[in-house]
Amino acid sequence: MTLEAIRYRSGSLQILNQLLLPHETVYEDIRTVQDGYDAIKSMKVRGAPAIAIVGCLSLGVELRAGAGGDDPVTFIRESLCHLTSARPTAVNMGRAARELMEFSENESMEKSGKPLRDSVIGWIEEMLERDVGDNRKIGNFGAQHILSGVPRDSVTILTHCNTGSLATAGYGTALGVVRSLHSLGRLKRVYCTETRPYNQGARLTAYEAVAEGFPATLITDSMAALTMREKGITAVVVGADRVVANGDTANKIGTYQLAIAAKHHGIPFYVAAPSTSCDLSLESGRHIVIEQRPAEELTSINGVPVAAPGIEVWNPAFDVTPHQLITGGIITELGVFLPSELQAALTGRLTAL
Ligand SMILES: CSC[C@H]1O[C@H](OP(=O)(O)O)[C@H](O)[C@@H]1O
Repeated sequence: MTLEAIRYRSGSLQILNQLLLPHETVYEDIRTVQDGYDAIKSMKVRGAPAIAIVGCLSLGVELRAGAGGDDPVTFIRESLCHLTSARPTAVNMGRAARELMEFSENESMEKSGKPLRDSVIGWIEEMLERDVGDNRKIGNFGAQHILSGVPRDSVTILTHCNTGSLATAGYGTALGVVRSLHSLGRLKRVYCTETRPYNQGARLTAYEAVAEGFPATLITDSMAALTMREKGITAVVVGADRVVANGDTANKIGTYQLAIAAKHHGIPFYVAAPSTSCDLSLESGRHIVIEQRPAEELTSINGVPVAAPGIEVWNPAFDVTPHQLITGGIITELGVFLPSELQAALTGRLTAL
């Protein structure tokens, strides 16, 4: 049973409020672009692919209600710009916005034989379907690649943050690899880090793993290196918010130190991400904008203060892992590639073996 972060049925949109998980399962209506922006900004919905999907679907829902009057193109442009500003590090929303804006400006009644609104809504729904299919390919390519190194045994995976059904359109990226390994009967265990301060691991990945019956163990972020030394980790597999041209990858804070620990222990380190999470316009990770989140997300848990009042806080939501530490490869829906092969793979000049 994959959990539904997003419910989109006959034009109505609901999101699962992930701030309340795992204790409460509450779906909230998204009727406008502003509803979508607020849900993304507050992290009621999160995960690079899910952010793009909810952002675009919120535009579709408001368009279906007639928004934009006799100038829908302006409404579409302003809405996409607003939605992209909600969270700057993940590339998916910005990419979808650029592509949808280009489509909207080039589409016309003469071309499609139907109102622009209908064409745009159709484009958004096709994006949703494509994401669903791509995620499953990521899971399968990643599982095959990891198993190719251990032909008979089951494997033990360490993962970070949440990259499953609650972060995507369904199958997941890094957790999709875990899902594929489990479905093949080859997952010995997955260790998931709690992922402070939002606790995506403890609250979301653990929730998904229990719901799906994965053999899973929750660890604190500070236990990751010891777990690599003591627990026979076969591979570390994480998601991505933005993979740039040289393979440097922005992902949830704490990913960089996992990569360093994996290198020290000789454990292959994989990034699992759809091509829509890749940004070839940036040469290296030093150009990636890192979102800074509110201090309260670190100084309190569920509204209960856990830090000394008055302490200053640094709360970057992401860090950048240099491509040299991504030793297993970058798992995409096109195949698994070394960082140095990524540009050729994404521009169609290289296909997976
Ligand atoms: C497939 S989700 C990718 C990525 O998004 C998460 O960040 P957040 O929970 O802040 O949206 C995390 O970095 C995942 O790896």
